[in-house]
Amino acid sequence: MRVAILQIEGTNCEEESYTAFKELRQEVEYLHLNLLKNRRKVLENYDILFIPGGFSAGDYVRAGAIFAARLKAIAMRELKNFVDEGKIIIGVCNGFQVLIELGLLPAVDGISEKPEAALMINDSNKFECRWTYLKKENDSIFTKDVPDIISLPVAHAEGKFVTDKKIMERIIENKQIAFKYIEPDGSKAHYPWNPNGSMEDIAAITNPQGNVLGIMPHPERAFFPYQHPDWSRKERARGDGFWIFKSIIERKH
Ligand SMILES: NC(=O)CC[C@H](N)C(=O)O
Repeated sequence: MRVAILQIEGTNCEEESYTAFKELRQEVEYLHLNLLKNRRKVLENYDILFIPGGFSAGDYVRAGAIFAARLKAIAMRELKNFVDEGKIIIGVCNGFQVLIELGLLPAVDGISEKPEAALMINDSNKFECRWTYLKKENDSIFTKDVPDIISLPVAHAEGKFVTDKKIMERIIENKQIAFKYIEPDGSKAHYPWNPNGSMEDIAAITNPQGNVLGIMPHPERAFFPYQHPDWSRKERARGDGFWIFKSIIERKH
């Protein structure tokens, strides 16, 4: 599949994301937003759009707000077509914040003009950076091959998923929750295992159609076994994040 890793000033982990798709033998390239702006590249030439993490535009206003506003002005119609055609969009961390700002998530009744949720400042009021445990909550093209419990790292200041009661009911009803934070023993997460205070301990959601994923933890930072801190003690064939990439790639085979 043809994968685009979207970049603007301040995005990060593009290289880890690129490497992950390359390892899975996909046609992957970096795509700077300005190339879409001047029409040197077009979204319809790709099958997967990957919006990486980072501190796009310095996290000014709100994390992801400026990136989303610029993307919306340049390519909103193309983004809608991309989603309607069943192509895949993944937003990791800052990328998740962008997808919420764009109304591509949670999109309980389809793409929304205004954001239906927010990724607010963490309850701790500080940047939280640690390995978390996640429980798989739905079956989608992003989670198909993923074990029930995985461990991925978070690194964010604005990761608290909040929405109103009605939207949350729809998210649950539509089975849009992809991963929840849990404690290491598998029980309901409390701080620090829920690092931000997210409602329902939400770490990742999909749209109702299941072709757009927003995830706060970073699967690309856990693609290889040696990226895990316990790698020399615990034998792993793959990093836990590998399974998310594999699920996406194998979907069309
Ligand atoms: N790792 C990230 O993408 C961080 C996202 C954003 N800069 C935040 O701190 O919330």
